[in-house]
Amino acid sequence: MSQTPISSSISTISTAPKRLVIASRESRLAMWQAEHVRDCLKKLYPQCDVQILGMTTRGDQILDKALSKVGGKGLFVKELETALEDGRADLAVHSLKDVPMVMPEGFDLSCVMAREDAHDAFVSNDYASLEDLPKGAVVGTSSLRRESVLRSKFPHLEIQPLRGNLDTRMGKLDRGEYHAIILAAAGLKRLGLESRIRALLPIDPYTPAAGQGALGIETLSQHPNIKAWLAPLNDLPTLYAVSAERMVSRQLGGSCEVPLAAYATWNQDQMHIRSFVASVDGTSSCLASAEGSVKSLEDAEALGFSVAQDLIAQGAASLLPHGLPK
Ligand SMILES: NCc1[nH]cc(CCC(=O)O)c1CC(=O)O
Repeated sequence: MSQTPISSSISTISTAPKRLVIASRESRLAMWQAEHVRDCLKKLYPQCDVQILGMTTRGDQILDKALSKVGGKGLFVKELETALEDGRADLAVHSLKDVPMVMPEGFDLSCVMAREDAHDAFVSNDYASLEDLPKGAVVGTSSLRRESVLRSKFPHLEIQPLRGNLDTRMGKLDRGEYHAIILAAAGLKRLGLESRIRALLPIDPYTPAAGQGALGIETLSQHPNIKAWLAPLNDLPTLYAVSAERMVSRQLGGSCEVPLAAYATWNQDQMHIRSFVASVDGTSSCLASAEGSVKSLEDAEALGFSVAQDLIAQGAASLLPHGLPK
């Protein structure tokens, strides 16, 4: 994995950090991610005391309701932002997929770390693949994006909501509440559950959500040194890819209320990006992809922007519950 600094223009750091506090949700996946960042920071700054501040967010408390009804994925990050504001923590680690496309005033996405497997995964105790599922089989997912593709490809399956953290979701599968479930491969791999994956779903048509599999580190915009300290943890290919994906999503007002997928790869200055917007029932969709030379963050965002314009030209706005963002 290459760990390339985000920018060589960052001024030299006069002092290494003495103490850093990482704010994290308390789910096993969030803690794994925070510990991963802590280990990377300890390697970079052996003298630094790196602590993790575990927090229960409102998003974790209201998993029984449709999150979109009570404020969306942002609920997973707000408490962590309060800890940054109060100075109780210096950085917050998030699954980038859960980070709002527009950062709130005063906060920055200061670091994007190397991406884990971005695929969605098929998990089942009885079936090897989606194709093997019989008519009426119950498939669990709470992602409208996954639901939309499943309904269009397999109208004979029954899609049911599936909420809770990863262990909760696996428990529901193992208790027989579902014949199969769809989850991000990244989370399963991080928690040592890779052996439960029966099949990785191909990017076409199961395009991941913007940022899926990547870790983002959020900080106060005004923190004096944190960006320079985190710079060595940035992964340039991931940063370019997710910046393009997030640009598509931002232009379309992406939220968990709309089936929206965006996935990009970047290597040797070439970026490929694919995105769709669809109806939840899977009957209509707009799909766009683009390929181009990308040599900077601006290039990456420009390619994402062009894909968003392509989708809008195809009529994507009619698939968005609130139309295009102002
Ligand atoms: N929406 C919840 C969420 N946020 C991040 C991950 C998994 C890890 C990742 O994508 O980085 C998951 C679970 C899932 O989608 O199955």
